[in-house]
Amino acid sequence: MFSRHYKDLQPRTVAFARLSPYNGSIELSITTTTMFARINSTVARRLYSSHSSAAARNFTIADIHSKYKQGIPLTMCTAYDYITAGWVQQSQCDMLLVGDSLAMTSLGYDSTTELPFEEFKYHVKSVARAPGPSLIVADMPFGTFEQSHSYGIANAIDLMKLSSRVASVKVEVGPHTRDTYTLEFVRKLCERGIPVMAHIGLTPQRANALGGFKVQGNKSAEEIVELCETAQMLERAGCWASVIECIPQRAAKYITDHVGIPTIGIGAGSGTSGQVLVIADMLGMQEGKVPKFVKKYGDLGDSASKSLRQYIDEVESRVFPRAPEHTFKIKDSIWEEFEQQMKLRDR
Ligand SMILES: Nc1nc(=O)c2c([nH]1)NC[C@@H]1CN(c3ccc(C(=O)N[C@@H](CCC(=O)O)C(=O)O)cc3)CN21
Ligand SMILES: CC(C)C(=O)C(=O)O
Repeated sequence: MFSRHYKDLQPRTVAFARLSPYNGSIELSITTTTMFARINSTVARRLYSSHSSAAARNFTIADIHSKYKQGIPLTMCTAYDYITAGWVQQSQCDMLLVGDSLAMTSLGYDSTTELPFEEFKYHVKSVARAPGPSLIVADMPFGTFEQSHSYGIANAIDLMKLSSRVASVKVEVGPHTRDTYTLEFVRKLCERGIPVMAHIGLTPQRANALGGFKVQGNKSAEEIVELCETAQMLERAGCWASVIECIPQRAAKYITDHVGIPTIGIGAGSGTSGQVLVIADMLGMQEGKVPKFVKKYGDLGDSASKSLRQYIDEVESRVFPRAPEHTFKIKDSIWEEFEQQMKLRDR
């Protein structure tokens, strides 16, 4: 479910559209915000009740393309486990990315390049177990495709086989003048029917080569030409979408206008076909700085710390647990019998 406020409508009126999980059509309607909340929860219940989940179906690449062709912004968010994936799925985000940023946000590694493939796969499986309509995309982590195309193809197949719900892999691709290897790899995956979402611009797996997490495509006209050509070559190679990370807004809009597949921006402004954010950043799950392009929609980390502090205080001051709400009872007659038995034993 996604909603947008329109300035020309009443303040409390919302126009919203959703991809129907039943027939792939776009449902558009106008309602008040209170009604919106009610409909939203009804739809969520219908989709996520464990008894009726068979009725729902997952968004497909065709659904995403149909929304893209209608010019409706696409939404993607990362998730790293069953809990976070459940949140993303319940919000009916179009796409859910199991990104290798998992390494830094959830597993405490200093970079995404350290992440072992086995650890990544374990997380993909837990994400895929969360029910809901969002289309699941799994990253190809560093080291899973660089040594040879055949090794990379085998690993992409491995990812797709983790769950029938993994619908696509994502591959970070360097500028085409220097990275013919990955462009060719992507082509081979597409030829084999493995859907590929490309990722260009700031590609964190190449952060060392790029000199850190730096904006791309802002140094020279040639750099933008190269990014644009790379995006077009990836489309020709068969990619169904491209993530564009950390490039100037004007460059991202230009690329979006000159390719025929959706662009999903992160730090690329509003001219892309859609947006992606890292869930830990946008929900404020962790302390510390977030990248400039992030908008924090929540403060979960803060709220968690406060709750834990209160729990500790209440245990130490014997406020928690309290009878009767947190405790279980036993019949007086059973208890008396127990005490009798113990007395006999003590003799
Ligand atoms: N939590 C998190 N969020 C992310 O978006 C994210 C990760 N982790 N890990 C993998 C990559 C790294 N990303 C990042 C991280 C920081 C900037 C950033 O703030 N860049 C600034 C400062 C660069 C500098 O200090 O020179 C820039 O202006 O480019 C960009 C992308 C995006 N990805
Ligand atoms: C930031 C997104 C696009 C990503 O690649 C990741 O989460 O790994």
